[in-house]
Amino acid sequence: MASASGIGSVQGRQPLFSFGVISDVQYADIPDGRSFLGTPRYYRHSINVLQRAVQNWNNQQKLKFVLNFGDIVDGFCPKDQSLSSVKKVVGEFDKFNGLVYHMIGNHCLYNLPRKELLPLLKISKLDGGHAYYDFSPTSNFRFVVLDGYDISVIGWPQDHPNSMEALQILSQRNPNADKNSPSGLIGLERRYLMFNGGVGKEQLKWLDGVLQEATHLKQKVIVCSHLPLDPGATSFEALLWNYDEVMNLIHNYNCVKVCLAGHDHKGGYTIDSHGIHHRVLEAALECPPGSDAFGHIDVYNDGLYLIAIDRMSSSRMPFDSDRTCDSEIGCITDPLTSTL
Ligand SMILES: Nc1ccn([C@@H]2O[C@H](COP(=O)(O)OP(=O)(O)OC[C@H](O)CO)[C@@H](O)[C@H]2O)c(=O)n1
Repeated sequence: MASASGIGSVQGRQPLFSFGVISDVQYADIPDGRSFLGTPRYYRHSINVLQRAVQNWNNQQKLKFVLNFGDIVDGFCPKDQSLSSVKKVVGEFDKFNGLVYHMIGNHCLYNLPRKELLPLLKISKLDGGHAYYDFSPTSNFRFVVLDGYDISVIGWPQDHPNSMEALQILSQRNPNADKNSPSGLIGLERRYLMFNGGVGKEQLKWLDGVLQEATHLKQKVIVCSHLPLDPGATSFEALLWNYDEVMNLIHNYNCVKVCLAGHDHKGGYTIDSHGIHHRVLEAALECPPGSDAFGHIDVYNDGLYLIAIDRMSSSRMPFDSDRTCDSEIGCITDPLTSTL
């Protein structure tokens, strides 16, 4: 099929810039195990995946930065090793010859409280420990990094207003004694779990301001978040609590083109009713020894192209496309071998 957007014919075209992506490394110096639902997890091997990712990104010599989608150390990491393990993983990221932008995830917060974690991830701001920020690698693109554990019972001191607000939400929405259990919750309600969280009012106001400014500057926006923002791209148990509120805000603008996330380890993809691509990245943690899950994204004026390795699927995400699917995940055709 001929490409209306042009991104179908990426061969021979130079991207405006490129960046590396990896998610859910969840390293711990403990034997292999399984998730709550039985999926194998390779806690020691995951740092090897990260090491191979950094080597690959450096070898390319063209990546402007790297985005880490969170959960760098697993919650099963022995607590007396939390600090050293976080430092060890950050040290591996720091071997990348460029800037690394980190996101926080639930597993990071099981290991260290925000006030210790954020400076290590270099996302420390003097504004009360929030982990949301934005940056513009070029004048026509802006990346927005959301803090999905803004309203959360993990990471804040127990008496922090955000922790108390989260506790109230969980007690209203999840009647189970174990607030990590979705048992009895129906459909989208299954997202009200302790290992998820929400975006608070202040952050929503900040996001609104960023999107207004990006619109004014004619910038295209990529929204990044540990927690997925669309039920079509993830299991309901992994969704941001107020994904709908965040997406309603985003849909007021035309500048957001792609939302990228982690957390749901199997990965996912959808395009929403407003033509925004939602791509959830496959986890490094679930790569059996010798296998990999990382990639880099080439950015064009008319779309993003995720070129992924091994267990991470590649995806083409043309902007303003009326196609309903454009990823290896759920696609009838192979986007790598077909033109769009
Ligand atoms: N049904 C469940 C699922 C999980 N738990 C417990 O919650 C904690 C976090 O779970 P975990 O699978 O480790 O979280 P991840 O962030 O790695 O993965 C995200 C989800 O897979 C999203 O779908 C842990 O202590 C589990 O045992 C639970 O009690 N009940």
